[in-house]
Amino acid sequence: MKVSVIGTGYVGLVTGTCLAETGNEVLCVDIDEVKVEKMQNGVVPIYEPHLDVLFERNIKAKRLKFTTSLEEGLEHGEIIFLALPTPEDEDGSADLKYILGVADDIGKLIKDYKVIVDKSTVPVGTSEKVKAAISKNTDVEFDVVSNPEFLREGFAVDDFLKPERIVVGSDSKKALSIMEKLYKPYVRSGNPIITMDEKSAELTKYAANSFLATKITFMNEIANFCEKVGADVDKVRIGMGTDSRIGKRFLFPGIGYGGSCFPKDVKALHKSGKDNNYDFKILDSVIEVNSKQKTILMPRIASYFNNDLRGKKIAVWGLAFKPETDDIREAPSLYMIDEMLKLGASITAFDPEAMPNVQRKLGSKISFANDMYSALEDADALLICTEWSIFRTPNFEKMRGKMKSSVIFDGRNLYDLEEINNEVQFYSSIGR
Ligand SMILES: NC(=O)c1ccc[n+]([C@@H]2O[C@H](COP(=O)([O-])OP(=O)(O)OC[C@H]3O[C@@H](n4cnc5c(N)ncnc54)[C@H](O)[C@@H]3O)[C@@H](O)[C@H]2O)c1
Ligand SMILES: O=c1ccn([C@@H]2O[C@H](COP(=O)(O)OP(=O)(O)O[C@H]3O[C@H](CO)[C@@H](O)[C@H](O)[C@H]3O)[C@@H](O)[C@H]2O)c(=O)[nH]1
Repeated sequence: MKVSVIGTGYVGLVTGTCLAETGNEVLCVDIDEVKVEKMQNGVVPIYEPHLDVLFERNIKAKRLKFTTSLEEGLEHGEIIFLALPTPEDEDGSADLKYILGVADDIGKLIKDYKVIVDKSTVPVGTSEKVKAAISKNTDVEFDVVSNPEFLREGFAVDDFLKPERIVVGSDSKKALSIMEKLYKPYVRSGNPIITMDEKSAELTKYAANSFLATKITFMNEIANFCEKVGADVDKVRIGMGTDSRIGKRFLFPGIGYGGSCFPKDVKALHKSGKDNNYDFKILDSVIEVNSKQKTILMPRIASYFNNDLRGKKIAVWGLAFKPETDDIREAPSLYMIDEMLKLGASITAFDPEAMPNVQRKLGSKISFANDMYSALEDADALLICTEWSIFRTPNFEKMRGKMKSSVIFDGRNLYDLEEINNEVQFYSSIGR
């Protein structure tokens, strides 16, 4: 099938590449000329495991192409995916200016029937707005489909190629059957394509993300309570997670959830509630607890150094908001670095993939190391913000040899308590 994808960020590029992988002819459109030129030259602009192999293969086969022209995109695809940003607006709502701006242009450019598929995360009622924005400029027939994306960064390719479910919301039988044909190769194992109305599809996405964010937040509160009463959250986590009704996943406490989705999506659902005279009390708490959670290690670091970090060198392991990505949107590491700099610390960081993005943001405010051990050179303490696998079993002897003092503040509970206490002079983690 002929498909166009408008917006080639984490979602759009994975969508375009993975759709090409099953034989579709895909044209990706982005307004970022530098990015498009990079992609035309065969460079993947983001770090996402396994994406490079598929990207290269499909470009070679001429099934995957890139342009800055929306007009070309509209001409090429019978299915037009919108994978555009929906960032947090000042009042917490999702800013729809990218989606509605492109919808407006589509109305001016559309010449024959298209299925316009919204893959971005949007509030209930957005499909209606997209339809209105398109039809105000045209009489050509089209359908709008809500097809929220559930991929996780770091596992995006696998999540797209082997989805647990695909949600498609539309009131058009024609559009639904086109979507089912497109997605059939991805659900051969029997996982469902769940069809529903557009509004329910739009809400499914926010409900799923908010539920997962709530699960993490609940666990963060249990972790904080564990510290008050001398319990160990790791033991509690395993004790409760083995109940299949609760499940083992998304129960890991830490220094708060981040990323480009949970923070903004929870706030957007909360704001949608307000706009519709519904007070999402649970989401109020989730937002509040999460913003406190990211501050939880800071007083401990400050108090360890008597509230004065001047002349202290802090090493930071992990900058990305989670492992296996270079994405630093709403990464807890950025908050921590900012606070430590305010107290006068000098910081040397290491992250396997996210350092260029942080360097672009922070410039020379901090230093970057070539590997995890070099970051520890003369450090007074180590702060762990992201649970990259390579940090899990370090050579502690080597660490002690590099650091001025073997002090670790661990925001991700990477180490076994009994073992680590024999290895370092001070260790502080979450809820243990
Ligand atoms: N990142 C994720 O893991 C993820 C997962 C599921 C859903 N989502 C949702 O998908 C949407 C996109 O997220 P993302 O992380 O891929 O965003 P992103 O910021 O990584 O990418 C968006 C892309 O759109 C491009 N763009 C902006 N305006 C444009 C225009 N007028 N025409 C063409 N291109 C334009 C930008 O240049 C950028 O390349 C959001 O609604 C997000 O909430 C994201
Ligand atoms: O037990 C856990 C699991 C996750 N996190 C944190 O939660 C955030 C989000 O993690 P994750 O969900 O793995 O990453 P994302 O790539 O942001 O994916 C979420 O957001 C996407 C965008 O909407 C959705 O498509 C995915 O289904 C949804 O999992 C990160 O800061 C993690 O550190 C925890 O603190 N504890």
